[in-house]
Amino acid sequence: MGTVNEVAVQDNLDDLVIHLSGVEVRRGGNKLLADLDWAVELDERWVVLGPNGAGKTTLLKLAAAELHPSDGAVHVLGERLGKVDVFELRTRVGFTSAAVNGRVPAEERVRDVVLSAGYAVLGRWRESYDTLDTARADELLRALGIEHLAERTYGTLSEGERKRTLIARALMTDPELLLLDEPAAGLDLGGREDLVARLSTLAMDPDAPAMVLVTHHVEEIPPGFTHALLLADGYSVAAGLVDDVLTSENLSKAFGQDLMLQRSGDRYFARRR
Ligand SMILES: Nc1ncnc2c1ncn2[C@@H]1O[C@H](COP(=O)(O)OP(=O)(O)OP(=O)(O)O)[C@@H](O)[C@H]1O
Repeated sequence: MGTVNEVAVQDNLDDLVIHLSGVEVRRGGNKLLADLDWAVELDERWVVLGPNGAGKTTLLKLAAAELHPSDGAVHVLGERLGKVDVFELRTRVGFTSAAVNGRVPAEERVRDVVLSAGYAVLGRWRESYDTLDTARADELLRALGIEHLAERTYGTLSEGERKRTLIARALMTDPELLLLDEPAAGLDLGGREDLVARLSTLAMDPDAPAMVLVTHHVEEIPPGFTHALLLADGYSVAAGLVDDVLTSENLSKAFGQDLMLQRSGDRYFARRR
C-alpha cells in the first residue's frame, strides 16, 4: 500500500493521458530529449513543433510506448513505461507515421488496412466483429472522405489518400490517445487543406480521443487544437495553450531565426522577417 502522497500522485496520473517527468532519451552519446516535463489531459489536443532533429518523433515514440526513456518517468494512460505490458498499452493508442505507412502491404485493400487494426484488440469478440467492424471501418472511411476507395489496394493510393487511410486505421480501435506524426507531409495544398479541415472536425469532437500532432509548419495546425509544445535540440522551448506558446519570439528561439508569426482567423502563418 502506498503512502497518502503516492496515492494522490497516482490519482493525478490517472487523469492524465501522457505524463513525462524529468525525461531524457540518449542514443550513441546524443541527447535526443533532455530534462523534459510534459502533461497531456484527456480533453486536450496538442501540436508539437520544432526544427528537424528537435526530438519530435522521439517524443511521439515514447507516447506510443515504442521507446523507453533513458532517465525519468513516462506515464501513458496512467501506466508507467517499464512497469506495464507495452503490447497491451499500445492497443489503447492510435499512431500514424511514415514508419506505419511503410509497413502496410501494397496489395492490401483499403477497408482491410482499417479493419485489421481492430483484429488484435477485438479478436475476442470474434462472433460479432465482422459486421460491426466492417460498418465501423466504413464509417471511418466516410468521415475521412475516402469511402469510395474501400476496395482499392493501398499501393494504388495517392500520398494524401494513404494518410487519410492511416488516420482511419488509427481510429478503428477507439483509442484513448491519437498520435499523428506529420500527417500533412508530402500533401499538395488542396490535400493539406482538406486534411487540416478533417483533423479540425475531429479535434472539436468532444468524444474524440486526446490527440498529439507533430508538424513542421504552423500552417498545418488544425483549428480546435488547444495546446502546443515547442521543441528544439531535445529541450522544451515553450509549452502550454496554443496562443501563449505560438509567438514570434518563441518560434524564433526554437528555429534559430528571426521569424514572424501571424494569425488569420483560426489559422497561423509564419515567415522570416
Ligand atoms: N538511434 C539513434 N542514435 C543516434 N542519434 C539518433 C538516433 N535516433 C535519432 N537520433 C537523432 O536524434 C535527433 C532527434 O530525432 P527525431 O527523429 O526525434 O527528431 P524530429 O524532431 O522528429 O526530426 P524531423 O523533424 O527531422 O523528423 C536527431 O538529431 C536524430 O539524428
